[in-house]
Amino acid sequence: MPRLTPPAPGIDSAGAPPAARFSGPLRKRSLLLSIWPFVALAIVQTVLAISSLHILGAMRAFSSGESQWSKGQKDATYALARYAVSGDAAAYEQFHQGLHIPMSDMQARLMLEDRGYAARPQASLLLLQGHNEPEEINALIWLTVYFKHTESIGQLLARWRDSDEPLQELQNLAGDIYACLQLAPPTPAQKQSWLAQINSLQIQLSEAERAFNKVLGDTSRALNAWLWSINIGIAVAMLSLLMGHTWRLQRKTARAEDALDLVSERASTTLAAIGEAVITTDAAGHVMYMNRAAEELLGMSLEQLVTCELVQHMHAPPLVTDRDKPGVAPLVQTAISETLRGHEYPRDTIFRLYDAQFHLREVRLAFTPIGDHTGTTEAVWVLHDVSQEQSYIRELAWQATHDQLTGLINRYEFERLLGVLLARNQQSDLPSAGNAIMYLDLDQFKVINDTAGHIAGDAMLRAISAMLQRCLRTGDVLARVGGDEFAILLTDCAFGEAQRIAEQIRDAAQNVRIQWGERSLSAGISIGLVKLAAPLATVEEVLRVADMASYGAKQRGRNTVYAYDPGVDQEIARYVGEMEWVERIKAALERGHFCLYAQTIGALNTTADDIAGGGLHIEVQIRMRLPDGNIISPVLFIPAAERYGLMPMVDRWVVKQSLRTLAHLQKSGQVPAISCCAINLSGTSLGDERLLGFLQEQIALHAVDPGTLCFEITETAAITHLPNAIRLVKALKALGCRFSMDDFGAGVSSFSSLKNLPVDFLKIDGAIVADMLNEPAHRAMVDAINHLGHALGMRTIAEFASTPEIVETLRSMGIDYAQGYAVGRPQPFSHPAAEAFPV
Ligand SMILES: Nc1nc2c(ncn2[C@@H]2O[C@H](COP(=O)(O)OP(=O)(O)OP(=O)(O)O)[C@@H](O)[C@H]2O)c(=O)[nH]1
Repeated sequence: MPRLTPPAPGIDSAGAPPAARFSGPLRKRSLLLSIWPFVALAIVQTVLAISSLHILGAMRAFSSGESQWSKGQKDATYALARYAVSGDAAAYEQFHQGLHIPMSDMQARLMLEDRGYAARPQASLLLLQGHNEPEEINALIWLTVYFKHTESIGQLLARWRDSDEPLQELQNLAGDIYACLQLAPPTPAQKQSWLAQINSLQIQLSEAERAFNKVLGDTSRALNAWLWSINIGIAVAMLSLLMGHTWRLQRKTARAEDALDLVSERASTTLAAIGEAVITTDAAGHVMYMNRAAEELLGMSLEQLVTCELVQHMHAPPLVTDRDKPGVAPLVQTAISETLRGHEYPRDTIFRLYDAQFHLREVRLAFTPIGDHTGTTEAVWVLHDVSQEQSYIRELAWQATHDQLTGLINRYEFERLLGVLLARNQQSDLPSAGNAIMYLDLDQFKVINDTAGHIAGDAMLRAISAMLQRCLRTGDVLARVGGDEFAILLTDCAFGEAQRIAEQIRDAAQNVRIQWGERSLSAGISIGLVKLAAPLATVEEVLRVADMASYGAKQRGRNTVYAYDPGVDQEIARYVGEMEWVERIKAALERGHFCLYAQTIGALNTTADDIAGGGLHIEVQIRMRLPDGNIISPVLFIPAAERYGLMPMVDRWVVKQSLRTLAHLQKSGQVPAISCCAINLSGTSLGDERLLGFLQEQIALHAVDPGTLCFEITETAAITHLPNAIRLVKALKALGCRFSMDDFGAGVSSFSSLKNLPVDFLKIDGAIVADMLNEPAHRAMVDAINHLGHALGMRTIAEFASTPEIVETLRSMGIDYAQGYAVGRPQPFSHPAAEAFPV
């Protein structure tokens, strides 16, 4: 019989309980030990009975021999008396016949007394002639030979011996009478004398016989009494033994019963107390016992089920559900019937059970057969309810693969499914319309979060998720793969159709509106659509390209679909190239391959020069040094660093290295001294709440005069992280640091942002400055920004002042500073040792 789990404790590997482990020889030994006194007594009793019978038989032989002897002797005496009176030869003959009996007995006895058991053959013959019963002769001989020295038999033989002499004399007298009668007829006096002698001998013999009989009677009685007492003694001993033994047995049985009761009590209490449902059935599955947990699990009592076939009374599933289809957990009923028929289930199988209310329970089933040499007789089933555990496992599995907010699958699960699809595509030759992946990123979602709060943002994410589900076809896979990012796997979908779906989604996203207080919130969506085709082979490649495609959509102005067919389009390669920069940036940080350059910011009027204090005003710029010695412009790697979250690390490296170099130059007494050193801070760094602490710590560490420091921030970055930016600017300005608003004029250029951020310098975006001589509009913008800055008490700096003409024009316009090739090219700004930065 197969076993679903190891046998329960107390059941050996053969399924037999401990008691059954007593082997045959052991049991026989214990039986012998308990009955040997009875056997010994019975043997003694038997030997005694046989001996008693033998002795009594011998005594009877003596008694019947004596009567033959007495008759023979009396016949002989009577015949001799007749012969003495009549001289009748027949009487003489009768005398001899009669006397022959006691004489034979006497000779036999004499031989036995003399030679013992060796004389048995001759003695037997003589005793036969003495008319003894043939069956009793052996007993007679046995008693005479072996008991002659006992008092009773010794006396008996002595009394027998007393008759020897009168018998001999009787024989001699008979001889004398015969001789006289041969010579002459007897005289009356002679006859009288003979009769008197015969009478005297008769008297002697009778007395000897009487004495013999008395001893025989006494001996028989004594023997009887002795045998009685021996037998009674043995009977009493046997009875006592039996009683003692029975008493001991009863005590043992009582103790065993008590122990059994205790075990049974303990077992039933334990079974009642444990949470596992325990059911005992016979080999055919009829219920014999079940504990309380089993009653609760099945929703039926033992009384209802006892002797019934268990499986017929278990509840079947209420409906045919998905779980009843092949491949789902088997029903407990099925498992029980099949296990009894010899089927084996894997150890960890989870079975289904429907309780009395038809609620699904999931159980683990353990089966232990109980049997003897004839095979399995009973079976114990232990049902461990794992419903709760399974539901936790399912819940955890769900959580591990799903996004809590939208209920969609998460990035991990999406990647797994994508992997499965890619593997299937590689193995299958079946024609397919193709597959595509969509990467969707909400546009300016942060604005919703920042202006309406995270709860509104969550509501928007849920609304977008619902919209996406409506737009998809059956079988498409939708996942939330990041904060405001979704991904869709379109299987068996021609690329044209995928593009149509993407456009439809983009369109639908515009119509997703959530009412938040009085505001109606909406979000655009940028979609990167990628055809799953060669050379894209791995999950990583596909996701990277899909991400790039959505980045491409953003770059094209957001709220667009960027479709990429790897077999046809090339542009995405640019974005893929960015990824390579990520690795290089990390390596450069780790190995110290970054270096600093400084570009002079020249004062265009004396007021500005006064503010600079006659010292150098510079902007520190980062470069990457390649292993071949080439110096790489930040334009090439900063976009990648920004997109892939590396800017905080890059910024920190720049700050650390700049302060270290500045401190070094200040200590070395360099002339002219640096009066203002501008360091760029990116948008992501501005959003980092720990940046302020880092800057304060570095300024203190390098003992740099905070008044020589100027931090450059862009308008967009400042607006995106406004609260943090205001806190940072205020705290550092309190130390004496200054701030520049970088690239002003390139983005939204909100005048109100300038009011919120009390910066010291306004840097006019180089793109406007560079062609201001040819573009009157740009010149007007430069002019306007200059006036605005001055109106707000700021100094203005024009970037990209690449020619002396531009510099002169800027000076004539009243711009305070100029920065560009016409003022000064970037020069290495270095400490003797560039530092590596832990990534
Ligand atoms: N409400 C809410 N916001 C989230 C959640 N997860 C991430 N975010 C926010 O989503 C925003 C994602 O912003 P980004 O994708 O970087 O930028 P964006 O504002 O969408 O701008 P672009 O993507 O460049 O158009 C961040 O502000 C996150 O704080 C979330 O579960 N709920």
